Amino acid sequence: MKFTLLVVGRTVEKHFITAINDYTERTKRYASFDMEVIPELKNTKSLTPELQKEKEGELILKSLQPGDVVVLLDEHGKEFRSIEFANWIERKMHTVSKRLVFIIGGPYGFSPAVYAAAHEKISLSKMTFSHQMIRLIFIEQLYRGLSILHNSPYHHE
Ligand SMILES: C[S@@+](CC[C@H](N)C(=O)[O-])C[C@H]1O[C@@H](n2cnc3c(N)ncnc32)[C@H](O)[C@@H]1O
Repeated sequence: MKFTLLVVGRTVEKHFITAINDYTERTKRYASFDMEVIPELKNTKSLTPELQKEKEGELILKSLQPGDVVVLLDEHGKEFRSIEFANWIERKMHTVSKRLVFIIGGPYGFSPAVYAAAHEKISLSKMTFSHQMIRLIFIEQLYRGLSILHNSPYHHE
């Protein structure tokens, strides 16, 4: 099984890029993982938030492949402790044969069509993070979950 993180728009800030690359490399020690970037829309100032979400949603849905299991990162999704998330990952590794695709929405979130295509929704906190910052937070949690499954001393509780 492969883990994919699908995001809308390039990561802009240098400090996020450095940290994301670091945690991506660490994660790859344990699992097949990549971050796919959907190019940001042009001229978004002329779009309403609803239209922007709809257009981003079309690009998100186009990037999906048959057999993908789709998990939205969404502040209204299911919350886990890190050990629970590790156990959830382990179950997915036994049940998903192709890609487990986590999706981070654009600045205004997801369109109704993307919600309709999702199998699950996961929240990383009740608070809202920027669509740029949540990438790093998610990859660190994925790395943490995999390191728990490998009995690595990274996680302490
Ligand atoms: C700025 S937020 C969008 C907020 C928007 N109000 C909404 O309801 O989705 C951009 C994206 O970051 C992700 N995100 C932000 N905070 C999150 C959280 N606490 N848990 C999971 N994902 C989050 C989601 O994928 C969201 O679509």
